[in-house]
Amino acid sequence: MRVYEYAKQHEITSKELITILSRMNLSVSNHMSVMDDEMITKVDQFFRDMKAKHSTKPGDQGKPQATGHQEKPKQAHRDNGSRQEQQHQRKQTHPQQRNQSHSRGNEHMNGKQPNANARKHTDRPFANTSNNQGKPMQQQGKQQGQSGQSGQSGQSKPPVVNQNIVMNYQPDAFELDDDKKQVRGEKIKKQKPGVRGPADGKEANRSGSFNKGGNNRNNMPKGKQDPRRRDRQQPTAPQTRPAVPEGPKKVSIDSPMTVAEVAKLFKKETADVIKKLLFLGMMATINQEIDTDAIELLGGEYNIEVEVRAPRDEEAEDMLVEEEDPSILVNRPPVVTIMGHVDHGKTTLLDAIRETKVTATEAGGITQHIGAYQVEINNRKITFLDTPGHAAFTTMRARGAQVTDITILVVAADDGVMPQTVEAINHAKAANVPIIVAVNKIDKPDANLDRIKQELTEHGLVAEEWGGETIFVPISALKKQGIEELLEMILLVSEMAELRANPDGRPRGTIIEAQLDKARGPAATVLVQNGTLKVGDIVVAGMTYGRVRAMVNDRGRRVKEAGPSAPVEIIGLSDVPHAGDQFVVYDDERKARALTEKRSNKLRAAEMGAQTRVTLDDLYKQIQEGQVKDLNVILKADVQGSVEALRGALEKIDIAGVRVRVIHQGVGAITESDIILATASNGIVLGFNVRPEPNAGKMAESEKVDVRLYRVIYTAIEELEAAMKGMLDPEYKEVIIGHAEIRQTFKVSKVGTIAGCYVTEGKLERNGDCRLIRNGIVIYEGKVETLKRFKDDAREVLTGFECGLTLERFNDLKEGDMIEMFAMEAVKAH
Ligand SMILES: Nc1nc2c(ncn2[C@@H]2O[C@H](COP(=O)(O)OP(=O)(O)OP(=O)(O)O)[C@@H](O)[C@H]2O)c(=O)[nH]1
Repeated sequence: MRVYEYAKQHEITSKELITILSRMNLSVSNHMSVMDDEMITKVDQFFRDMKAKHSTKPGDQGKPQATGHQEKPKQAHRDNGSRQEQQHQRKQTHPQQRNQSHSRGNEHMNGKQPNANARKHTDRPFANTSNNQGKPMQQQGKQQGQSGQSGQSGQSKPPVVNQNIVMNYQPDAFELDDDKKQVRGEKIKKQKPGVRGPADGKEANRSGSFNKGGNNRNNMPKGKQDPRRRDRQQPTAPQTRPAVPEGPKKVSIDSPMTVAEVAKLFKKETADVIKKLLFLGMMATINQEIDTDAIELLGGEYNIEVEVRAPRDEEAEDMLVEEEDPSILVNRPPVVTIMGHVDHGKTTLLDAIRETKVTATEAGGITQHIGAYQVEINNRKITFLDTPGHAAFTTMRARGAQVTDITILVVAADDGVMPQTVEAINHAKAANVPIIVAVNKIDKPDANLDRIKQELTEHGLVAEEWGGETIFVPISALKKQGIEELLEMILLVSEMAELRANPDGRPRGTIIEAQLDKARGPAATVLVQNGTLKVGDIVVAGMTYGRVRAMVNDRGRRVKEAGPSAPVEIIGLSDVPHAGDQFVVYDDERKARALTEKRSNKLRAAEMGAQTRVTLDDLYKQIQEGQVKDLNVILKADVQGSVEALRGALEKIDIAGVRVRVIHQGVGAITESDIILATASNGIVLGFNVRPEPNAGKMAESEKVDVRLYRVIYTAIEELEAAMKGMLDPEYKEVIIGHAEIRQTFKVSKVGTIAGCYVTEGKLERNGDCRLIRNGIVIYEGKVETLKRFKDDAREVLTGFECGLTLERFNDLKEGDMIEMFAMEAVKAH
């Protein structure tokens, strides 16, 4: 049994259980750790001992201060007995039945027991541990005794603060005040919808009896709740109209909450909360989620102390790759991606593998292009992602999915190492994925295997036969030579990597491809990474969910289930997920829907909120907060010399233990691929005398990747150092005003070269700052000297118009060059 399962069964948090375990010298690493029988027996015993101790000697725990409750210790005692029985039953029942019996138990006990809250407290034998973490158990016992709550057998949390809230806001506030109870309360309600109404009603009645029979909120009109409560709060103050109840002094939260929830917790009018948020500079709607920082700030406004507890992130728990018991793991096929330079033969190789290994074995089998396929060699399977190019690979990584186990780097033997080869190597290295080099086109007369080996040595890939660790396989994808050897090498590398999964675990994996099929609705190719996905399973993927209606494998066959590393196309999701989204199977459709809703809310909030990526502007803050350890940099420059010089200088920077790590470097314009790599590695892009390609610029903007462009190496170094020291001066920011294309040039003596331009974007301005860009490289930076429309001088020329211009002291203007007009704009200092 896993720690979290046991904890759940005993209604304590995993953290509490881990603390208990470590005190008993039964160390576990986290909530996913497996508890063996011996551990379970010991902890069971511990719990029994604790219970016995508390229930048999209530008097020792401190005399109850409250009078008129002489029955209580007895009650609690009796209650404990039934708890034990329940727990015992629970252990033997299915989780769902368990919940039912839990609810039934509540109803049943309600009849017997006047003090439902005593039940509520004792329902969770070690509730107090949450507030007393790190303190010895005995001490906790003492505290309980002192708190005067021993009427509930000393096991309840001493709700000195809670009491206010309990009284003012039964039962919800009580639950809100104690995060764990809230979670549990919700859970019980969610999992057992059928009993929700009556159970709630009873809950209210019970609360009522606790509050001497009156606080039944459910039966009262809103706004006129419980005058007695007011009396109790301010017994002497005469009141003429129902006042807004006084808010709590202190609240505990563990996660972001919607404005409405916060208002409820603080006991304020929602409109007032929204107003306060506005004063704090936050525009929020009633259902918008606000983060814990904002709630704390808000608390400050209302004089409410907000305690933020370590969040219990159920979603993260769900997405967490389970730490499986090694004995139940089985080998799984490797998942392979093919990368390499344009035209080096990636597609041909993918086809060659598929044709030799798939169609040959399947009678008349036509492979289905679902974005991935499996082949079998020596009775072992290999999964290939059928999306060549590193863009697909890094797009997935950028979404947090690591699906690739091995990368095949295709290098054409007649062409050698090219820019995209290097990019591919850097992408694979950044993802820590082993590389096998397939030297392709060896059938060509000018193929030179040794030259490739030599060239790749410079990029850290040294062939085994040269004393290195990289496997090189000479192949001809076209002639289908060397394919078997390549596949065998893949198996070899995968053996070393010990790729394992639990076919019986919770099914989870990654979306490889997805599209909207007119006839079938959203169709997604998924790679199962753990567990076995079955038709009928409820799947949550990114912001979408649904029940798997049908599954088709890579051979176009309908299948009922798919195990680890199997690619299948699934039908049944409510919407089209993104490639790279991770999926996980849920038992409960409502929970799945709730999760996707929560995610989309979160996304919306994130989109509206601050960017989370590394930027030079908040680098210092992120370093201080420990979010950035290494500053990942993608470096692009006009010439190789600058790349080297800049890299050398950058890597010498070491400020406050943070180092600059150049993860990719190259010559030429900043491309989309650079931006994707920056996204995947949370890095920034430095351009030295180069500009981003138009699409790359747009992508950087939408992905919020910080792209910094420099003309002088010294400035780049200085700015980076300043950013790392938190001394970056963010007073000015460059704003692009317009772009124009040079369509023609004329040489005029005395004047120089005049460029006939067409404004493609924004506008051009006379005397404005501009730069001349040729093939993504900045050739000139200066000012527009003259700007004319036909014969007349123009102050500015707008998009879609032609114009003639000259640049200040510069004549090397060529057709096809780009003029970029910019201005430095003052921005507010931080
Ligand atoms: N002679 C020879 N030609 C090959 C071989 N493999 C691929 N080619 C040829 O090289 C060209 C490019 O191959 P592709 O498979 O399209 O290359 P790619 O890497 O997928 O290219 P992109 O999809 O553009 O990135 C095609 O004309 C292939 O026929 C080979 O082993 N030998």
